[in-house]
Amino acid sequence: MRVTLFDYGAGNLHSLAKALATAPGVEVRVQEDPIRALDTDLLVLPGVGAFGAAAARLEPGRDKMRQALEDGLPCLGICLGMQLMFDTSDEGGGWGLGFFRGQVTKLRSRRVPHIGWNSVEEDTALENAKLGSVYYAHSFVCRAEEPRVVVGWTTHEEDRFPAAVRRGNVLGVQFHPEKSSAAGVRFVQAFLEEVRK
Ligand SMILES: NC(=O)CC[C@H](N)C(=O)O
Repeated sequence: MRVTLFDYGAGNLHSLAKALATAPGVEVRVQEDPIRALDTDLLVLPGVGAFGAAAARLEPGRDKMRQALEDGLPCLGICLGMQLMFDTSDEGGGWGLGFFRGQVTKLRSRRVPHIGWNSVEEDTALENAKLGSVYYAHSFVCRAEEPRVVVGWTTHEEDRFPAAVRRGNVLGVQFHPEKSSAAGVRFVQAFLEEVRK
């Protein structure tokens, strides 16, 4: 199974590649070209970085990538990668894929960024596994316009936001599986099994 990390100059690709490679039969590649990154069995949009800069790197292939997801290409978006699946962000402007309708806005809490372990409520992200406690490191959150795409919620102080969104085989998560120890490895392996051809 070919798994391609779209490298938009952000992201801790090494630890994410390691987590993905824990699944059997997975070949992990890194690709800076957003169109060439689509020649894969699973596209991964990694986390860590600012929306505006990442959106600029996405721009040349944004429409083709959005269409590929609409056509069924499995895709996992992590933190910033999840945010790029939405329309726009207050963090630096630019346009995301618009695969999920909604805006990315700043956390409404005293302590920002939200850093550390937290639980996921109403967790239906995966078919046969639960997320449990996972690791977060972010200041912005996705305000999904369509509640039915939200497959998990997390609360930080008074702000309750989507921990995960899903439509078909496109899954975005606000947490970092690659920083979530055994829970993260379990999540990655379970999702790969769901989308494996
Ligand atoms: N870790 C990340 O990917 C952070 C994404 C984004 N810059 C935020 O603060 O929410």
